[in-house]
Amino acid sequence: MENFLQIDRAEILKRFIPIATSAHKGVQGHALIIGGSYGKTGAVCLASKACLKSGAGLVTAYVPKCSYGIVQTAVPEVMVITDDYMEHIVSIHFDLSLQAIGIGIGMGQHPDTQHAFFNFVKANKTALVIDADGLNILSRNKEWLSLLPENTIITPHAKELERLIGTWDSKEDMIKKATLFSKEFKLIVVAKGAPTYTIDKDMVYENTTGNQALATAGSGDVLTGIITGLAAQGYKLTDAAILGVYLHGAAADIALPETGHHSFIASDCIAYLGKAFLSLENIQ
Ligand SMILES: NC(=O)C1=CN([C@@H]2O[C@H](COP(=O)(O)OP(=O)(O)OC[C@H]3O[C@@H](n4cnc5c(N)ncnc54)[C@H](O)[C@@H]3O)[C@@H](O)[C@H]2O)[C@@H](O)CC1
Ligand SMILES: Nc1ncnc2c1ncn2[C@@H]1O[C@H](COP(=O)(O)OP(=O)(O)O)[C@@H](O)[C@H]1O
Ligand SMILES: [Mg+2]
Repeated sequence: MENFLQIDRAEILKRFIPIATSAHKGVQGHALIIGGSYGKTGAVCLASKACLKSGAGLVTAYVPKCSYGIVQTAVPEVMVITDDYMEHIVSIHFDLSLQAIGIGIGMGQHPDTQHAFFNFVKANKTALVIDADGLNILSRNKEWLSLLPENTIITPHAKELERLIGTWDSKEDMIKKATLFSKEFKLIVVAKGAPTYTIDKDMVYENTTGNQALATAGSGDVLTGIITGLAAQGYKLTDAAILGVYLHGAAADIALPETGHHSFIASDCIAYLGKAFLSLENIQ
């Protein structure tokens, strides 16, 4: 039987950790964002920037060669390392000390990328957030799910979730199936939608922020970056997911009087993240 908890500001304040006055970038966590392919480097730019804007001390992007100049130009604060191949990722190798990795956004599903993803998950022990094509690759290779570290966070939208767990006939049925899936593979499932449910075994956390302005390209990529950034800072992975979803929605709610529903874009979600954090800190 699932236990439900509505996540409002009071619940978030129980989990939110302000940054220490003595902090420096070396203690704020180093996150790696792996993704991108020809024509979809923007997803990595959005996720990497959101990751930094969530408080991670260092962010590196791992991208195919064609994405190098784009990420360096779009987000100069982010370090970039590249795959050997030009248009998509064919192998994933790096020598970094990391606290969290976000993988899958804009990555595509080329057979070579699937192979690289398999070798990566087989060897990886770092806290992991998987989105988009990382999830699509897992849907095609469900036997790889058992290779993921315990409490890996997956962030599917409805279509991606359906590819993983099959169809459902009601919200209750979706939650039941996602709960079974979370328990079977020991994963934290962020079932994105309106509202988003974070499902961690028998616990179901219903988010209370966000609005239809988020129905725009790249808003999920931003969420992946936020959650990865929080995980890199050492939040318990369930809390990173819950807090990330809340802040992502809060940024969209705070932006609304300025942008309206129509003109809000994913970059606005990143731009308003600061005000979302401030709404927790009571700093004017
Ligand atoms: N600027 C960029 O580089 C962008 C890259 N993106 C990347 O593009 C790739 C494809 O992602 P997509 O999500 O478009 O492809 P998908 O094929 O996974 O999902 C889109 C399909 O799912 C359907 N759908 C049904 N319910 C939905 C729901 N609740 N939310 C979202 N879609 C729902 C849509 O109608 C559409 O047919 C990913 O790698 C993603 O990261 C996108 O994030 C968009 C922005
Ligand atoms: N109508 C809505 N109300 C609230 N949140 C929404 C709405 N539509 C989309 N979102 C949110 O926007 C994000 C969309 O993610 P996703 O579909 O992966 O986008 P993309 O792949 O383009 O980055 C999710 O966090 C989802 O919950
Ligand atoms: Mg997405």
